[in-house]
Amino acid sequence: MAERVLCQEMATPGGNHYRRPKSGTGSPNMVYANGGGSWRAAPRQQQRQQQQLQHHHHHHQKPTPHQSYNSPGAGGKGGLVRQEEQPLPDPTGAELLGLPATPRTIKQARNKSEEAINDLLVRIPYIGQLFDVHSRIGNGTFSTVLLGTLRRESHLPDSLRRKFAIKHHIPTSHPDRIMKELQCMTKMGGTENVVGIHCCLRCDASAAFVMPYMAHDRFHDFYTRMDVSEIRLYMRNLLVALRHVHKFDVIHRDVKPSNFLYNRRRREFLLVDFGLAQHVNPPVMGSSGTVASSAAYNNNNNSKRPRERETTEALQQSAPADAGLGGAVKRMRLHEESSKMPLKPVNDIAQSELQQPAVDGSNLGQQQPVQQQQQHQQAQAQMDQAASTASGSKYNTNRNASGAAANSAKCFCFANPSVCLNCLMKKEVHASRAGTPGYRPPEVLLKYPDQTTAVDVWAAGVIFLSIMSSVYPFFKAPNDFIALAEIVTIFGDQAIRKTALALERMITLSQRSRPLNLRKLCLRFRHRSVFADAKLLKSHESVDGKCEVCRNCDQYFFNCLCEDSEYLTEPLDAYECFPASAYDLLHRLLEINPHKRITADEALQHPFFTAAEEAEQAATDQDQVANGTPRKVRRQRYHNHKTVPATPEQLKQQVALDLQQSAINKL
Ligand SMILES: Nc1ncnc2c1ncn2[C@@H]1O[C@H](COP(=O)(O)OP(=O)(O)OP(=O)(O)O)[C@@H](O)[C@H]1O
Repeated sequence: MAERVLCQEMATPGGNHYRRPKSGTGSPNMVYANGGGSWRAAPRQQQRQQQQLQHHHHHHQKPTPHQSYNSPGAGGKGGLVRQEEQPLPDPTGAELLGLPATPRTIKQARNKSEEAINDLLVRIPYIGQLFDVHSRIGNGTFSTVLLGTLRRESHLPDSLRRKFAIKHHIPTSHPDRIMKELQCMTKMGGTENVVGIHCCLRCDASAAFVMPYMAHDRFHDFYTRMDVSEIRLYMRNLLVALRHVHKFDVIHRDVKPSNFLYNRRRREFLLVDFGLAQHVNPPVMGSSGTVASSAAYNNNNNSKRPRERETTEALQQSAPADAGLGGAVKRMRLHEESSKMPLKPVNDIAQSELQQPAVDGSNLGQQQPVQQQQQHQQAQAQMDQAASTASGSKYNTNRNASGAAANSAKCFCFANPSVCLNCLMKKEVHASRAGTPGYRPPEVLLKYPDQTTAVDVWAAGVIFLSIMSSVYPFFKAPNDFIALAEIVTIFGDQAIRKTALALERMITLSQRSRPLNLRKLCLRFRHRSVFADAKLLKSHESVDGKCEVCRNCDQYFFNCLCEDSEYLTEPLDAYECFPASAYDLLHRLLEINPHKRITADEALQHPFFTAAEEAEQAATDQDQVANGTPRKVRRQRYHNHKTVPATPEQLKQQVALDLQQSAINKL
């Protein structure tokens, strides 16, 4: 069963939520909570962003000498590290209400930074002999990243001292994991926007990577501010990094804004964090001598990390007292918890299958509480997985001979309270789900085992979608099933069904849902203050104060987002700010079927990039010949031309022409 999760409310910039429809019955399976949270949350994030910006400006105006080195954390802001580079703690309620940060907040951040520095220097004392460690610059699930400068350069002025990002791995990180990350960086890093490594220092169970430091801006601070040419630059550089990584048959697996650093002023980019990286199609263990080399890339523990991440969050909420211990206790508990967590016995799933009145979801027409629906959906999805394993070799892609023999054996599970012997002999399907929620592609959510570099391309598409729609994070589901439901809501059930079939996975959806139009979605969300305006609603209300709602997208009819809308909707053309090729690229990056998804290399040849390059080139050529209109003005004209509003038909035609033109140019 796929729950419909597109948010029904769109918030106004002032933070007032768009009013729920007064009339028109939404889908009975509609989920208002969580599923649409990310979309709804955007204005609050903007508000928060403004707060932080004010905060930044405040500090910009009052830099104190040496503060950047000596006052780490939110308060430390001097010439060396810009405020954006020192992530502030999440704003408090007071900050959200527009009140200045209390000294306690700054003190807390400083304490955390100091704790992180001490922890590093105690665990790896040699670091202290080589480096001055100034502040904490990043904090991830498996590491703390600190800013360091060489001691032997301490006599130099700040501006001449080289800066390093020192990534201190948590001591409980598996050595294989650290080794794998290290190998990725040494083999691929240092070029094409991919982070390199200077050295790795280890002392007992602790390890730290010393990497070149790159000052960067926070995604929150720029994703709504970029114009088309900057978006193009950003996406191009992201794809350049991915193309490079993918050349090595490596999937990064954790592509997200916080792992793709961007320095706006210097126009520099850096892809970091290979902690989840994985080699595509690792050879079967024990079959050849190549195993050892590729095993270094192959993260066997991959599937643990996201679960651990979720557990971390839960622990952070449940045990705030641990916060003062620098996370060490928390992390240890984390490992205890995860090792104790039992797997759900397949019998339970079979039981729950028996308890379901109808497997095809035909009984789900009546209204159910949201939570019940979610549980039902999860149970059904689990059932589907059990069924997929039980129903034979089709869904089991294990490749060894005995596995194959077991896979072809007949299954006797049906209507029995236990799993049959043949199924017990089958090998489990291992499909990694490593990655950050919100960036997992359909193939990961469908638990497809043969994942490829297309995983990263989807994540790049999600970033592009966030930028184009001004909604970050775009997807924010509490679990993989809701995540899949979010994708179904946007791309329609047919696309997912087809892909599931192509990937030999089974998915059961209780209802149909038509795809939404990505252009409408981006422009509507981008200009939400306009389309969520109460006056606009008023103008469309009937005399009795009611307004029809589209049953597919659950938006008021005049804001319908459906690809094939039957309503006369508010015109969007006046708000168009992207060329047609941008939407086309977005579609290709977010292709549901991983086998059809564009590659990073192909994406770089897309007209969204090439047409602009050609136009630039043409402008340069003309500059050399003519001395009439200045180049800047002409470039502006080009951009204006590219943003002329067009109908969907025109958009398609334009993309086709762009593609044709670039093919001709290549000849
Ligand atoms: N070379 C670098 N230069 C500057 N900042 C960096 C660098 N590498 C990492 N950082 C900062 O540290 C943060 C965390 O780094 P990284 O993603 O490698 O750690 P992690 O523990 O794997 O994090 P996560 O679990 O969030 O993925 C980054 O988001 C970035 O802000």
